Amino acid sequence: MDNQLTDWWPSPAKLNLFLHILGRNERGYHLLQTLFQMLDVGDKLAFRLTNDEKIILTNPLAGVADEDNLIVRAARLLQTTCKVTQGVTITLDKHLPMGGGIGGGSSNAATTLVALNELWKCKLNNTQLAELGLSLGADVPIFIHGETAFASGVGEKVFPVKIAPKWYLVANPGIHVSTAEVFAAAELPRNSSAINWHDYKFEETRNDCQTLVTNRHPEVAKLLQWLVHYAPSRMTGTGACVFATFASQAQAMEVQARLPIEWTSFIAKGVDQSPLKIKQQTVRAASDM
Ligand SMILES: C[C@](O)(CO)[C@H](O)COP(=O)(O)OP(=O)(O)OC[C@H]1O[C@@H](n2ccc(N)nc2=O)[C@H](O)[C@@H]1O
Ligand SMILES: Nc1ncnc2c1ncn2[C@@H]1O[C@H](COP(=O)(O)OP(=O)(O)OP(=O)(O)O)[C@@H](O)[C@H]1O
Repeated sequence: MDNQLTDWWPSPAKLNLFLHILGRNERGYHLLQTLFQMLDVGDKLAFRLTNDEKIILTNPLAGVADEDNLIVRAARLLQTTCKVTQGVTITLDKHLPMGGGIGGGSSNAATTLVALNELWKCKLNNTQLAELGLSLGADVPIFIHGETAFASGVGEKVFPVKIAPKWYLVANPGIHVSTAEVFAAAELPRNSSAINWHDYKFEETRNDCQTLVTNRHPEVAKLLQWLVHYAPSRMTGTGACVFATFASQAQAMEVQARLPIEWTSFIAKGVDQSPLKIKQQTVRAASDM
């Protein structure tokens, strides 16, 4: 008999508050320094365990074949690794723009791994889950650890940090920027000097992908020029989304109310621990009782 649908598992967004490119490794992957800021908003996923081995997504994403969807790939990877004989039917409540630099696909993969590890009783720890996740995407481990963190290497060396709480207006210029295309560009600067996390100041850092992306995509440049007039603003990841930083929710809402209707946006609070990490802790505490 099939089990019931579980409750919703959060799949939050992230911002890269800065992104410096220091060089490349022997496999051509970029060596970065970045500050991953976890946000309190994102997508949601629900899981219903089944007694066959099928992995089914009830609401496929437009333009993404199910076998390419990071949710299905994450579920299958865990099922194979842990020799799980059950299957699962997954429902996705999607809010985050795709290809926005806010980690939507990577976060969906991380939530799938964390949730099914509990529901299928695989008993992997977060380090093991993060190792599995890295084979799906560079940003998956950070969402599994679920903490605002300074990261280096190709993004896999993670050091949790606490930074002053801020509110962010995240705006979407309505275009999709390919991460692979940005990293393949000849004109991308790749020679930033390493900084010490303790010396971090927003205004002394940058996103090394921003000039390239704004040159290629005038929509991103236009949005940034508009936002920077109101608050310190920057592109996240390899784009296309842009964020503006505020001390309060009210200030963020005031600017959002003026945002021209051609751009969609959301407001989020920066958090030290992601909603996924809190959910995992809650579920584990309940199962220990
Ligand atoms: C730039 C960031 O968005 C920062 O958060 C991420 O590191 C990108 O992570 P992601 O979207 O999960 O990227 P992946 O799907 O792993 O990689 C997409 C492509 O980007 C390039 N890539 C990615 C990460 C990295 N550190 N160096 C790279 O050169 C590779 O060509 C890779 O084929
Ligand atoms: N569940 C998923 N959600 C979103 N995109 C997915 C998913 N599965 C596969 N993809 C593919 O991944 C691509 C990148 O989507 P994603 O939202 O992760 O980009 P991003 O926000 O730029 O990521 P990052 O910040 O990690 O670079 C999409 O264009 C889509 O083709």
